[in-house]
Amino acid sequence: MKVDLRNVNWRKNKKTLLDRINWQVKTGEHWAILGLNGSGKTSLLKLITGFEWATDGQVTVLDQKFGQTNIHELRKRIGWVSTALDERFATRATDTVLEVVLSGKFASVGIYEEVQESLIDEALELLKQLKMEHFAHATFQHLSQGEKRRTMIARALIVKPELLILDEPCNGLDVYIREQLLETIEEITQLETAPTILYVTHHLEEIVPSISHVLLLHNGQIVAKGNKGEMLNEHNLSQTFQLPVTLQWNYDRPWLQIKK
Ligand SMILES: Nc1ncnc2c1ncn2[C@@H]1O[C@H](COP(=O)(O)OP(=O)(O)OP(=O)(O)O)[C@@H](O)[C@H]1O
Repeated sequence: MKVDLRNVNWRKNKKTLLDRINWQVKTGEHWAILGLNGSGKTSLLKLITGFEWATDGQVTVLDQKFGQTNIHELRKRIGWVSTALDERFATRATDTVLEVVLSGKFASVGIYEEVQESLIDEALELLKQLKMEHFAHATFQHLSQGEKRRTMIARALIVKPELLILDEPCNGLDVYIREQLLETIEEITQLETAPTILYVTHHLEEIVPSISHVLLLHNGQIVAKGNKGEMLNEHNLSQTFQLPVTLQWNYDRPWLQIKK
């Protein structure tokens, strides 16, 4: 089991941010997490990565029971790519793409340590997989948003994480670059060392075919969870987004329309 949340509540300042969450993610599954602004998506990710602590209930991630495990060690097995993190990600003005990718291994930006040749080869191979090999020696800060996003995914993958959290990875990308990134995410799921993906989004159509399951949240509660084919229906989505919606499947991807 990759993620196992049992009766998890998280209250803060007298507010219930997550309410009776029961959620299991098994090996081989990839999940999308959907919900309106403030529905609890980021809160859930913070609990899973141990940056916040559940008020009650049991959190188990990668078979490590929280309260009985070293969270710092566990975090090395989890990759987290977030747009918010992207913006706060302070590189030295001169850091190259390759250096940023390698820094994933050292949990800090800037390579001050001697890096093994084999690790550089691994980083270059990852950049190739992400179609970024031509940028390896380019300055990270000069990249476009889409290129930065790819670099950050390569940075997360360098530790061969077992769990990869992609928090709104397509935010701010134009439709062409977005589709390229989605294709890359599909490719990542095919890798021999593919991590389990938790994909947070506001946009239903980003649920690519290899994402098998969905978790729908509203007001800190689960509206629906499970196989996407069963759970993505107009009833559940209208409840999640608080609007009457219609759903269409095109090319194996779900598309949402607002009912007028
Ligand atoms: N540390 C905190 N203390 C108090 N309230 C918090 C805290 N963190 C989050 N919240 C509140 O909890 C609710 C859920 O927030 P969360 O960030 O999990 O939502 P989200 O689904 O990720 O939203 P978005 O799509 O806007 O990123 C919000 O109302 C938010 O204001």
